[in-house]
Amino acid sequence: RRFVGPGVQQLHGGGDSGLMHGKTVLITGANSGLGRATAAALLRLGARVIMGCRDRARAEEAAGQLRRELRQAGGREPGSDGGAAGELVVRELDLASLRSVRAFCQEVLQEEPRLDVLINNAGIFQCPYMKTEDGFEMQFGVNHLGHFLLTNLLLGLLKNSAPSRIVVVSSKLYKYGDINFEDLNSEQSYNKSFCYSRSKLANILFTRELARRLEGTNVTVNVLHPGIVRTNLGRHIHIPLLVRPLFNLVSWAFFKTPVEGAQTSVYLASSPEVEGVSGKYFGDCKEEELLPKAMDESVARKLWDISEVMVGILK
Ligand SMILES: NC(=O)C1=CN([C@@H]2O[C@H](COP(=O)(O)OP(=O)(O)OC[C@H]3O[C@@H](n4cnc5c(N)ncnc54)[C@H](OP(=O)(O)O)[C@@H]3O)[C@@H](O)[C@H]2O)C=CC1
Ligand SMILES: CC1=C(/C=C/C(C)=C/C=C/C(C)=C/C=O)C(C)(C)CCC1
Repeated sequence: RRFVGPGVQQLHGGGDSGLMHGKTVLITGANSGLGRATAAALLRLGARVIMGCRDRARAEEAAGQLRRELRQAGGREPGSDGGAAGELVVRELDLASLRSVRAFCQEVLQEEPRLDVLINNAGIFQCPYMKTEDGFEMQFGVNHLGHFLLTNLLLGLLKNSAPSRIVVVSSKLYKYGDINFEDLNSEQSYNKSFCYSRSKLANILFTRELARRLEGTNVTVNVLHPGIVRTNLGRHIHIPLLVRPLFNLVSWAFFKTPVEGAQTSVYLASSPEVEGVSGKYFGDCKEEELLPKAMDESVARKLWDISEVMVGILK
């Protein structure tokens, strides 16, 4: 793959440097991996990027690097045009805490006059059994519920900024998940692979139900899988020290780089080609088919209703 794949210069985010000028983009988990690469590409396209990150120090370090890279690439100095082009802002957001999500949204709603794109990118993969601050199974809590509350609290601002877009990062591994409503917190049994897949299936069902609710608002929402990408996502996977070099070599040869993996996120966030497109699933910047379980409208509605109760936004 490494030797026959497309060159980075052909990929999205390397083209029209003014495409996102005047637009504000919020990316969760923007300090690492795909989120960081997405932030870099959208910055180069002229966007003002808000990095929603749980660890301020890690986020400031990534922001510093991104600013240096932007200057080296000959991009605008942050804010040098007197406006917001190419500007990077760090804000604290821990998706494993509903209190943090609420505080983050309050800050955004107070300080940001507009929000053109929300990218629900942050994620946690196959961690040991853990619960969020509010008692949710960690992968379901962060990957689905935290983003569910975040999106709902920011919907008004997105609607006021329309045409606007929501981009959700899921995974092909959704195929191995199911929404087992009787044990959403995995208190009866915990299987870390199943729970990751369940959370990624929830991302897709959420996208489709939200697209239905947003019809006629000029706010679109689409979901994607990035492929297999060499990032920090595998931090909870224990690979014995002896085989680590082999795994590193294999991942270097066959996994996508974060820049390559971020292309579909950048495409859905910025391309005129997908203007008005909503409720669709993408891979490699192309629409893909979903399994029937990801298109089940009654499961999507039930998941929405239960998620509202779980995060406490039931009106
Ligand atoms: N890499 C891959 O092959 C694939 C990735 N994906 C998806 O891509 C997305 C990005 O992952 P990727 O870049 O690979 O992985 P990384 O681990 O590199 O990045 C994940 C980001 O999510 C953040 N995050 C984790 N937990 C929280 C939390 N509680 N609150 C706020 N932020 C949090 C991390 O913050 P911190 O750095 O502080 O831990 C980090 O910034 C995920 O949704 C993942 O499921 C899907 C398919 C394949
Ligand atoms: C384990 C591991 C790695 C990465 C693993 C990754 C990136 C896993 C991807 C998971 C997927 C495909 C999730 C799908 O949703 C590294 C960092 C290469 C180095 C060595 C150990």
